[in-house]
Amino acid sequence: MQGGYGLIPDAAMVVDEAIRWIGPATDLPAAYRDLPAHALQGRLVTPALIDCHTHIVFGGTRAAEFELRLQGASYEEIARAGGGILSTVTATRAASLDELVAQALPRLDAILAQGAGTVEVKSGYGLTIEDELKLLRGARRLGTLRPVSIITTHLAAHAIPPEYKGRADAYIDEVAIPSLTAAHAEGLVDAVDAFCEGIAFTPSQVDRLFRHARALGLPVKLHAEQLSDLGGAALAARHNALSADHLEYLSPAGIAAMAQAGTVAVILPGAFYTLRETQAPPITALRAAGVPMAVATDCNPGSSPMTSLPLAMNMACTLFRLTPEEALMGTTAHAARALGLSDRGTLGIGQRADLAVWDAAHPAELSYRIGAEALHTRIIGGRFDA
Ligand SMILES: O=C(O)CC[C@@H]1NC(=O)NC1=O
Ligand SMILES: [Fe+3]
Repeated sequence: MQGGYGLIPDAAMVVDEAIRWIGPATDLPAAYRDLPAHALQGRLVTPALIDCHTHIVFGGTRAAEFELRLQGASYEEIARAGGGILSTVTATRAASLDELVAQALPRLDAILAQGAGTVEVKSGYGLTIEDELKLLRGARRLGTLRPVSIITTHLAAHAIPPEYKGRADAYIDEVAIPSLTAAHAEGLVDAVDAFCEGIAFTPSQVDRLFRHARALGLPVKLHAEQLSDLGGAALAARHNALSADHLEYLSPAGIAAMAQAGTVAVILPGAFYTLRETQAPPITALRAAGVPMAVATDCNPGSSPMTSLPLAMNMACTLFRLTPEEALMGTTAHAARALGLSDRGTLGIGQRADLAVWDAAHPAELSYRIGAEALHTRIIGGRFDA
């Protein structure tokens, strides 16, 4: 599959770790004709999917909170009462690195089983220097245990822990920034994120953290305009952010700033659906402004306990009116861009040979079928997934 839906019927590909040739099988150059071949029986082949926004390393579960919300408590009420993210923080602090990795592996395996070859993993449930390092070490270890590329994101600025209640500035100075410095020194950080929201951090607190990240040479991304408009997307764009994520309450000024900066809009329908949000991200305006849109699971225990990118694609189409082609671009080429990766996400020559082979007759099926198990096999770095 080339470009948007640039489908190539009866195609052949030549790969080692990268894609070396792609085109109609009848045009296969003679030099390649004696290579060992794998017949895919005419199945659809796309780039392996990329989940550009997950929180899969955490302890505990939030099933009880799910029941509270069904009885009418709002996400914000639960958070302000010390539940929500902070209840996961308690369980995460109590868990060892080995326990966190063991608990994250089934979530990673579920995402891979639905066609992913690259997964971004955020910290953000430790909220102390040592516990944030523990989460990022766990994320890095996941990449050694499965055929997957793990991209790590420091998200200490996810919530204000009880010991810093009412002292968010001190938390940024005493935990978020020092943990970032230490994690960077240990090679644990690929990008830096924050939650810019009334129940989390202000734009000025995020700005201080982002200035530190940029001084370390790290790219940034931001949970922005999820529950209200604090101007987070425009702040992210001012820092040339890779992406701004959620964006339900994104303003025209935020859209213009993102378009100008080339910041990707990461659309997270799982959180919108779980929180029964009513304000959809401004997809039509993002499309008109030429802002690239990515789609991700936002897999996390509170607002998006989901591990299926195809389901996220279906939700993005059904709830937000993305086209199936936009949804597939959103979990391949645009997701790669949201992670600052240029070596994957398309079937171009020289791209990583990270491929997904589907039991599907047309790419639109990947968004159309709700919760289908459509993956036939993954090919990661040119090797068939065992
Ligand atoms: O509820 C959680 O555990 C995380 C929620 C998640 N984090 C964030 O910044 N926004 C979200 O929806
Ligand atoms: Fe998130």
